[in-house]
Amino acid sequence: MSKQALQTLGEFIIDKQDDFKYSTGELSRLISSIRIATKIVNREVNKAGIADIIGNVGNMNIQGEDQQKLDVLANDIFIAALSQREVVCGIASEESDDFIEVKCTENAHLSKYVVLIDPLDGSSNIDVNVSVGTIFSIYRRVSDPGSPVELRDFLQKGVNQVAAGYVVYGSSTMIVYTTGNGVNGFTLDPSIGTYYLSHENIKFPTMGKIYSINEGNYAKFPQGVKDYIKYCQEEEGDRPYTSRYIGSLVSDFHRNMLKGGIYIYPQTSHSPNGKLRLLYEANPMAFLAEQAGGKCSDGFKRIMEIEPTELHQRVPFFCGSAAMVTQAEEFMAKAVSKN
Ligand SMILES: O=P(O)(O)OC[C@H]1O[C@](O)(COP(=O)(O)O)[C@@H](O)[C@@H]1O
Ligand SMILES: [Mg+2]
Ligand SMILES: [Mg+2]
Repeated sequence: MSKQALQTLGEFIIDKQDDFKYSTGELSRLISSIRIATKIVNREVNKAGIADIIGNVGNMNIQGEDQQKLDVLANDIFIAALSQREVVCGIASEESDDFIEVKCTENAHLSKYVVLIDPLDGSSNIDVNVSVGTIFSIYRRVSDPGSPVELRDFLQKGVNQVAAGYVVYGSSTMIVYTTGNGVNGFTLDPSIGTYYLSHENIKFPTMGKIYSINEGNYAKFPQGVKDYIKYCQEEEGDRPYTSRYIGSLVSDFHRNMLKGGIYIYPQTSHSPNGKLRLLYEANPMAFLAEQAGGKCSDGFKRIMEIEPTELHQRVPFFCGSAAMVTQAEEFMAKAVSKN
């Protein structure tokens, strides 16, 4: 299809505005501010090797991880973009210990949204030129507009999300998002800096042949996960499945959503809640997965039904093709019932 015929992200946002139950244009403005920020981050990621943004800044975030320079730069870029349109009253980020209140001027009553963000996902891949991403999750505040934003505005169940999405900064740059009416993907044409609708109404294949898990942690995995990995590797029927693990959640998820597959980051004997963060990694990916016909749980319970208690809490994560996640859950349940 010629580029002229392709819809731009800007046009799509406007066109779909009325599909959104609270549609007053504010969410459209919010998503537009994310669109702009992703282009700036994309520019930085593309020249990471030659610009002084490789390596860590020498301090740790609240999760005890070395902050990479690009983590901090991306965080600053998103916070600046989200704070300028008087629709966001608060931001929570992987790279900020506490939530940030966005001071609005005369239109404070308008600022109805909070945004939770993983500004740079796949940080361990930044300085080796492997695809990385950004993940975002958007809620309407529960506290009164015009009053200071509160922690409870962020600690909402995933089912309350009004929008979620991610960006892959890979061989091409794509933004993929949902506002609860299906999942659509847009590819950036870097020559003119415009996103075009390239993947309309994406659907997760119900079944796939790819499993994504860091098998280096095998010894520390729960028995159910060990049994499922063995099942994936058996020579039987359409198995063995193919093992693929990029080490950037967005990229592993994106591939599995397009081709069919499952991504698992389970609890381990060392980290009883796994590694991924509920509010700005698991919930947004779960919303997208379910909107695309996939499934997402902690091995037992639907991720989006989990009641959050802390900004940076972690959760075991089983996500992908619905039939594969159900199968993995059966292995988890069987292993637990044997104990
Ligand atoms: O190196 P590990 O333990 O397999 O973890 C890789 C996972 O951790 C993450 O890098 C965590 O995200 P951040 O890079 O945003 O901290 C995921 O993107 C990825 O899937
Ligand atoms: Mg991440
Ligand atoms: Mg990150």
